[in-house]
Amino acid sequence: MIKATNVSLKYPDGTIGLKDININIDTGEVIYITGPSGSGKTSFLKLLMGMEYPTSGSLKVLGQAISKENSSNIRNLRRSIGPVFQDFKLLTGRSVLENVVIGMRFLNFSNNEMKSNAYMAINRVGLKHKTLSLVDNLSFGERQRVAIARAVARNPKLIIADEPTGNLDRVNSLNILDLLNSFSDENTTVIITTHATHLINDKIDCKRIRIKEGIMTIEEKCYESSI
Ligand SMILES: Nc1ncnc2c1ncn2[C@@H]1O[C@H](COP(=O)(O)OP(=O)(O)OP(=O)(O)O)[C@@H](O)[C@H]1O
Repeated sequence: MIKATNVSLKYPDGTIGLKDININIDTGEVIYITGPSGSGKTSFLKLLMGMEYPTSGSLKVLGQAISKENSSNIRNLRRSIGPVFQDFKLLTGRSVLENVVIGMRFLNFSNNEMKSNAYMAINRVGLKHKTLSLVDNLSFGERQRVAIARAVARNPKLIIADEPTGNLDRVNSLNILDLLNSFSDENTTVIITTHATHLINDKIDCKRIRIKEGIMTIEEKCYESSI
């Protein structure tokens, strides 16, 4: 589903975002990416979404090459991705339902499908009782859940969450990670960046990746707990 071969990213001002990345990610995997601030985590996610192109090497996501020449197909690729952004990107003055439905615009869903997908996703993230509430009145953690519902209602093949635990306390952070994890299945891959290494130490069935100064290391395959 994702194959990076010797991928580097250099920004126009000369800053090195990523250096010589090599990784294969299979469908259905859960990937945690950790690393210090400024190490290249978001840069990697931007490449996966085709928001940046590798300056060298080759990157394929869901069979599509991430390159300038392939930009028209990358627009289609984005339809298969459910992004959860650091700043949520929710529309204020709109309800939870409206925000989730907005995430499905331009995908080939009928109005009925949009509504039923939205209700299902809102239910799944535990916000059924807030369906018609304005997002403005929600807590930080609830907004994070709306952002996740909006991403998953699209039925994406790839869910990408950038620092979803950012400003949450430990319990809420663990809940959000478990929630995101629960969307991985034989068709859906989940990739999460986090500063909070201590929250993912006991995670099972996942792959942990560390990025430092643009260099990626696959730390270890998370393994089944023997308990
Ligand atoms: N558009 C850009 N132009 C120039 N440099 C950039 C650009 N975007 C990111 N960078 C630089 O690339 C490096 C990696 O940034 P990136 O946002 O990927 O880090 P990060 O690991 O996601 O950090 P954080 O955890 O703070 O979000 C940093 O030095 C950053 O300043």
